[in-house]
Amino acid sequence: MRVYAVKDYREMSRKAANILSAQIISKPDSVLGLATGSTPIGTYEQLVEWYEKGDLDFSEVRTVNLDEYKGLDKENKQSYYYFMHRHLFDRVNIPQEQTHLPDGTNAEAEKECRRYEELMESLGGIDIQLLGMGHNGHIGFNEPAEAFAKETHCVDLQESTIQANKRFFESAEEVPRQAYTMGIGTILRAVRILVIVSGEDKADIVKKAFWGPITPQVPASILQLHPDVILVADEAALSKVTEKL
Ligand SMILES: N[C@@H]1[C@@H](O)[C@H](O)[C@@H](COP(=O)(O)O)O[C@@H]1O
Repeated sequence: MRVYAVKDYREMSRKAANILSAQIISKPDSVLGLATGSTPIGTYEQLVEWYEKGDLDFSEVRTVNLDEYKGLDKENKQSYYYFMHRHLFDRVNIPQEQTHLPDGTNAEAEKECRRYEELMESLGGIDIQLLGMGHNGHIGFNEPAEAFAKETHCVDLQESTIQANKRFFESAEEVPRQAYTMGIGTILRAVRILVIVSGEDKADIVKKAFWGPITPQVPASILQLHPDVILVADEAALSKVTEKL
């Protein structure tokens, strides 16, 4: 694992955007695995800025997102579909048909998860997967569990995740209780994985996930086994790591 220890959120965002840009420039039709949450917003902003300056071209890029709330339609402002369009897709020259997310409106979980896995396979797999991390070590919506889930599946969100994400909704009651998410196996198949973490509130989980034992109780800890992981984290997020970086 390569670790970039950066000063703050802004530097984390620039570094991550640099890594994604290098990927797009070296392979214009890259398949980018994308993430939502507050952590990647600055990264997307930076990519948009470079696109506007004429330094980046998204016309051949394909994207697949990690997850989507089950039951939210595309017009719902809390859907990850809406988030991605607002922060990235509507602001760069990526053709809409080259962007993909699980379909939260498909009530048939098994069918939807199979469709999404087949879709990723038909794209030839993910070149680089961008990941944020939840406070309990979840990646995508892979919550702490007894075992690592392999493929895209439907999950029941944990109370702590509902509480953490309620800030985007009117109230905790409005946060969907289920979501579709790529599995840990799906994520690990990406050629390269780029994890971004910022803030003191993530310091404990960063230490556990990347320097602690590998366990499905800390889903992100499995990333220690991937051959090409880049962790970009700011000083606050790395403040509990005692190992030499
Ligand atoms: N499904 C998303 C995750 O993909 C994300 O990594 C996590 C952390 O979010 P934040 O970056 O806002 O801390 O939140 C959500 O649960």
